[in-house]
Amino acid sequence: MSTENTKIVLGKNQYGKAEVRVVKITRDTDRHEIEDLSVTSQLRGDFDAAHFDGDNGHVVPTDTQKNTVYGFAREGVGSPEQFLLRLANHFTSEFGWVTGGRWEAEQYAWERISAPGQGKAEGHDHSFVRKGQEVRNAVVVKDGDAVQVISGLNDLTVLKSTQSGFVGYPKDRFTTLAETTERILATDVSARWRYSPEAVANGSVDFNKSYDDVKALLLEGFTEGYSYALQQTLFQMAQKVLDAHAEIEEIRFSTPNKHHFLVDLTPFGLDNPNEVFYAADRPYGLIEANFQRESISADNDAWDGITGFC
Ligand SMILES: O=c1[nH]c(=O)c2[nH]c(=O)[nH]c2[nH]1
Repeated sequence: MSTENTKIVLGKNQYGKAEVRVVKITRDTDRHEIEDLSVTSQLRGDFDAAHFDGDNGHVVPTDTQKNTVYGFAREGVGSPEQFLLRLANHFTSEFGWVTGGRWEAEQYAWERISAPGQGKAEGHDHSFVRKGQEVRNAVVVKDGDAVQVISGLNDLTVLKSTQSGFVGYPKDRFTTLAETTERILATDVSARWRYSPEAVANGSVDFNKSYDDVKALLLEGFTEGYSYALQQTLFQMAQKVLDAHAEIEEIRFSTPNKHHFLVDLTPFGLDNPNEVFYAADRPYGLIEANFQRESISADNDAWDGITGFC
């Protein structure tokens, strides 16, 4: 039996940080701009020593690659193509043994929430909705003559880039969260609303029109005013819907609080006046609340079988 190790050469290899979620808010004026990307950076070059000898002298840490993404975002993204070209040029010029690499980005499109009620027909200054996201749903439950209709939507992704804070909560020895009066508030709204059986029975509900209107009111409720907590914003959204739609008896929400953490750019000699954020995907806050007219009972069994709400 031979004691010689089999001779192995290193084939193709590359390494880096995948799916760096970066949100850049440009806030030079009151009319904010948002750029939202997931960036992957991978370097190619001479990394033989890292694999064969455990010598990391050439290994630009994946953590540094991530930080570079955040640092570069401070200057703005422009187009994803331009942003990736900047990264490619940077790594290959900064580190002689990095001969190339692969950089990839996904960009998520947002549009301004139209807010005609606030005199902003051209769209809100700092409230956005992710394009083409939500899925509409409906449930009908018939029991003898009684017919119930519950309509809803999932994944209506919205974001306020200012006018949100979270203060005044109890503190104990496990509390590390700093109070803030300026944060990003973002969520994927899941909502379901139940129509009054009478309105359903007399045929007075135009479900398409009602859906469009409820969605618009949810968005309007989200944009309006200052948010003290997602809980309070949900109440505001419910109030709008129940004020405007007598045919709706109750509405339920399940909403992740999608945390956006300000990236500390000071180690790179950069300031960060609330512009560059790390969009964490988990864990997330999960805020759920049901609102109903005072006059109706809270447990209608039309909800049986609808999961994902409390
Ligand atoms: O809007 C919020 N509601 C909370 O209940 C909560 N908890 C937390 O840590 N951050 C937030 N934000």
